[in-house]
Amino acid sequence: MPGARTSAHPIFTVQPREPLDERRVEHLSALAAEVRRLNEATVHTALPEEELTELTAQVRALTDRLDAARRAFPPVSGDGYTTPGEGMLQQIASPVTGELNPIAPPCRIEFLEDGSVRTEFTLNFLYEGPPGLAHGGVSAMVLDQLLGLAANNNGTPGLTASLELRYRRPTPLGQRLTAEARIDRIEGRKAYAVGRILNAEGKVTIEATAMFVMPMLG
Ligand SMILES: CCCCCCCC/C=C\CCCCCCCC(=O)SCCNC(=O)CCNC(=O)[C@H](O)C(C)(C)COP(=O)(O)OP(=O)(O)OC[C@H]1O[C@@H](n2cnc3c(N)ncnc32)[C@H](O)[C@@H]1OP(=O)(O)O
Repeated sequence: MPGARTSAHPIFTVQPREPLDERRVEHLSALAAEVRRLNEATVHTALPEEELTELTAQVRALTDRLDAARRAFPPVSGDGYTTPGEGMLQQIASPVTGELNPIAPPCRIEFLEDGSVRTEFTLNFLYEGPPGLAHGGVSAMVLDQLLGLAANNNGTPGLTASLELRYRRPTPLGQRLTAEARIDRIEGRKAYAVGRILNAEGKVTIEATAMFVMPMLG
């Protein structure tokens, strides 16, 4: 693959990822933003069935066009997975933070000077669990990612070995949520992180703790 680059970690050597320049990321992000709108409109639409049939054919045609030039793996940007801190913004196809991934809210991450990470985001009805409320698994995904980024930002990246959540209050849809995470402690290969989600009033809805371990690969 021309220009393909892999990170230092062996797992990525079998999956070469194309690094994209800023301009291309912008174009693909604009496309993903429209697909995100499409996803939501699909759930909410009350159009009559004849129109839905016509629109289905149009969407199929668009997808066929995009798929005509298909990459084997999603691309990365810049240094992809390898760079702590800012570099992690480059995981552009992540289901949580990826600007290029239409299923990502997306959560835009701030890397703070004290090493913690933070994001402000809103969940719409695509992420509904109980009526009007965020799906607990979606909140778990956001927290897993955020705590993982805190571990990575600390220079101790790893896979999630455990993730524990305490759902204290319902997490609402359609209002600004804040999530934050930081490293609590390191024990050998284990990085322990803590985090939480807060509602628009600043009340904690979910508390999370997680442990990340970098796998020993040959
Ligand atoms: C492969 C490439 C990695 C790249 C690094 C990532 C870059 C990060 C960049 C950007 C982050 C973005 C954010 C991402 C966020 C999302 C993350 C996910 O979704 S991860 C997917 C879900 N998680 C899995 O699929 C893990 C599956 N499990 C495993 O692969 C293994 O079990 C693993 C690696 C966790 C540990 O396996 P072992 O063989 O390397 O090591 P052992 O010896 O079993 O454990 C090491 C120590 O940890 C303890 N340990 C392991 N699992 C534990 C657990 N569940 N609870 C408590 N302790 C546990 C053990 O007791 C041991 O402790 P003692 O050294 O003896 O003190």
